[in-house]
Amino acid sequence: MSSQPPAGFRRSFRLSRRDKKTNKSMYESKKSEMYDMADVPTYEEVTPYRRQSGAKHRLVVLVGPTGVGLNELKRKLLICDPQHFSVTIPHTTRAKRNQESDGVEYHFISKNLFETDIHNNKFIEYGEYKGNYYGTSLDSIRSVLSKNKVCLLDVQPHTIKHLRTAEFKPFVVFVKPPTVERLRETRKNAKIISGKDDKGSAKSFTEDDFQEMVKTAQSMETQYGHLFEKVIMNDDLSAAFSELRLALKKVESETQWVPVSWTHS
Ligand SMILES: Nc1ncnc2c1ncn2[C@@H]1O[C@H](COP(=O)(O)OP(=O)(O)OP(=O)(O)O)[C@@H](O)[C@H]1O
Repeated sequence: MSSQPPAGFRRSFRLSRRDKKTNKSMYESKKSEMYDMADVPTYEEVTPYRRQSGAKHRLVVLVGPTGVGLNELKRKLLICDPQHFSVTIPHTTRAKRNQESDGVEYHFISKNLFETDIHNNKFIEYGEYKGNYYGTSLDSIRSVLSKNKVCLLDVQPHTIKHLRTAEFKPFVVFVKPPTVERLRETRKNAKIISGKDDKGSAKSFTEDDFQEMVKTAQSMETQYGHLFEKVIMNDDLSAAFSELRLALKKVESETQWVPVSWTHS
């Protein structure tokens, strides 16, 4: 098994994706040409879909560049309606700390079992940090959905295609940054975490972070824009949050177009 962390290191483990000294992403995705081909938009037959009451919710997938505010938006949704929204519990091979409980902060499993699960494609995204694996399993998504809750998941955009199934019917929201000028104004007091784990240190955004965020957002939109069902600009946080809430309400109550293949199972 390669010691290289995979491309799809889960965003919730975002802290580990930044090098503490350089603040650069440590786990850049390397994509083969074939992989890229799979991201090319192609014709897809769609059909109207409306969730029946009592049916599982569509999976809500949030994507956006590092630091754009995905966690903040998720946190606000969880706070405003904890009975309705939930997030997945990740797996890890790191040792459990005293105050932690298995199945609460993480599912703590052995390295052997984790590697078996990787082999059996149980993870939608996983990665390695300081010798420990961290990952998000498909079953952890299923577990949230089976409680009839809306599952909020943030992933790397190249993971979206693996989630586009009849089972998950993902509603993909792209959160994009405003201009660099507006980032400077709105993120004056904001902090980004630069280090994995609970000891990760928070630091202010730099000019480079803002430039990088805008640049990454542009390339994400170019490459994966056809997979985004909703684009929200996170300029003013409360406005972005309201827009997201409204979009999610509509997903639950109104008819949307989905690929025909999602309704044939
Ligand atoms: N619209 C906003 N205005 C001001 N500050 C914001 C806004 N949105 C997010 N922030 C702040 O920016 C910081 C980074 O946000 P957050 O941690 O949610 O980003 P993220 O997208 O989850 O980043 P990462 O990819 O690194 O996990 C936090 O301090 C957050 O409170």
